[in-house]
This record gives sequence, structure tokens and C-alpha cells, in this order.
Amino acid sequence: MASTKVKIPTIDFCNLELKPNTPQWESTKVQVFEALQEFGCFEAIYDKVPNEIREGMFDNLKEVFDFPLSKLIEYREKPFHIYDGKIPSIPLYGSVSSADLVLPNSVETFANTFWSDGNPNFSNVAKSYFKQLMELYEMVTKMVLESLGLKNYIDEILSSNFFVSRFTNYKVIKGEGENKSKLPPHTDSGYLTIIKQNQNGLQVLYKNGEWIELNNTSPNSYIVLSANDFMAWTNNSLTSAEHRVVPTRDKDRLSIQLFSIPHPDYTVKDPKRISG
Ligand SMILES: O=C(O)CCC(=O)C(=O)O
Ligand SMILES: [Fe+2]
Repeated sequence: MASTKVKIPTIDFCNLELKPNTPQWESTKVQVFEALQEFGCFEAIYDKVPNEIREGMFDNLKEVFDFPLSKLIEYREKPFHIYDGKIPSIPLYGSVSSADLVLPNSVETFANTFWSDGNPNFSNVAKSYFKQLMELYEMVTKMVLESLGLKNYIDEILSSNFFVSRFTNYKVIKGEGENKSKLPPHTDSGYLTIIKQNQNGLQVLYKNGEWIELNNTSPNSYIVLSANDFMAWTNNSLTSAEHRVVPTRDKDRLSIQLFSIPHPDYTVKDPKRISG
């Protein structure tokens, strides 16, 4: 059962004055660092993604998971595109992932696979959605490095990653039970993951052994999780959040994830150790 006792911090990123070296930046930075140390995650209130963009993402994604399986398989046949589904232990889970933000025209490749007219609306909406979330990623990364006294490494870390986006559907079939789409506990690879869910279900494991429900359904709310490579890079200063998904409602749950992952040729090491 998820606990109601411990609460994941909610951090406000809406302030227009939120720029490095301002008092707002300094106080937000403290909250970000403490949350990632203690919980490995927080809820960001971030208003830079217009409502119609975010809603457009979910509307388009509903259609993707209604396409026949053959489309999903066709999608998987393209380089750097992954479809996970029909997993025997969680048959109602399905996701499509793409290294879409590094490969030119990759959003269009995605759209062309699923929609015969290439769905220009999807491409526009997706580019805008991820652009704004990459800015949130950049702010959080800078705040962590400044908190660690590693300001000089900000450019290095920001240029060491690529982004992967994943769209996930947790199908609910009446009478089938939640276990068929439940995502088992895990930590993510990469630096940070930013998640938007259309209904709750994401839970994070706190150090006292309790699973805490992440509330992320208000329009401007996004979950930021720190992942394994950031924990390693910071020499365990941050926690890599162990999380799982337990869909509880009686309609399909959709979520969108943005993962930032170090390039395969980048060596993830605590910079203090690199410099001796
Ligand atoms: O669906 C979610 O909210 C999270 C999914 C997740 O943890 C993952 O794909 O790694
Ligand atoms: Fe995950």
C-alpha cells in the first residue's frame, strides 16, 4: 500500500525571476538538492508547457495504442525505435520509445509510422512539449551541480547526454486485475527522468520501506526522478529513486517520460575524482 504519511516535496518553477544568481534561484536550488538527496525525486510545478500542447500529446498518444499491433511492430523495425509490449508477466503494459530528440526528423518518422498523413499536429506538439521539458531538465541539472560546488562542470554534463522519450500505456480491462499492467520496481538508467501521467499510479520507495504515491495530475505538475548515472556522477550525493507503477483506476493510464542518458562514449565518473 502507498503511504500517506511521507510526502514528496512540491517545488515551484513558475517564477519568472527564476534565473541563476537570483534569490529565487538560490532558494529553489536548496529545495531541489534536498529533495533529490532525500527522496530521489520531487514534483515540479512548471507552467511553460501550454495546456493545449500537453493535452495534444495525450490525445495523440491514445490513438497510438489503438493502432493494430502490426503498426507497433513496424515502428520497432526502425533504428533507435523500441516497442515493448505483450510481455507475459504484464500483458496489458505497452510502450514506444524513441531517441527522437537527437536524430533529425525522428519525430516525423514516428508520426509517419502511425498516421497516413504524417500527423503534422503530433510533430508540432511533441517538439514543443519536449523543448520545454528539456529546459526544466537543464535548470535542475544546473542547480544540482551548483549545490555540489561543481559549477565548472555544467557545460560538460549538459553536453554529455542525449534524450529518449517514451510513451506508455497501462491498459485496464475490467475484471483483469491491476497486476497485468503493473510496472515492477526499478531505478532508471541515465541522469534524470521527467514524467507526466494522466492519472496517478507512479509510486516511489522511501528509505523507511514505504511506497509513496506521486500525485502528478494537476496540469502543470511533472515528476522529476534522479537516475543511476546521476547518482554515480555525483558520487552518491543523490539517491536514484526506486519506483513502480500500480494503475488503480478503471481506465487506461497513459504516461510520457523524458529520459536524459549519457552518451555511450562518455565516462560517468565523479569529477572530483577525475581531477585527482
Ligand atoms: O509510467 C510511469 O509513470 C513511469 C514509467 C517508468 O518508470 C519507466 O518507463 O521507466
Ligand atoms: Fe522508470
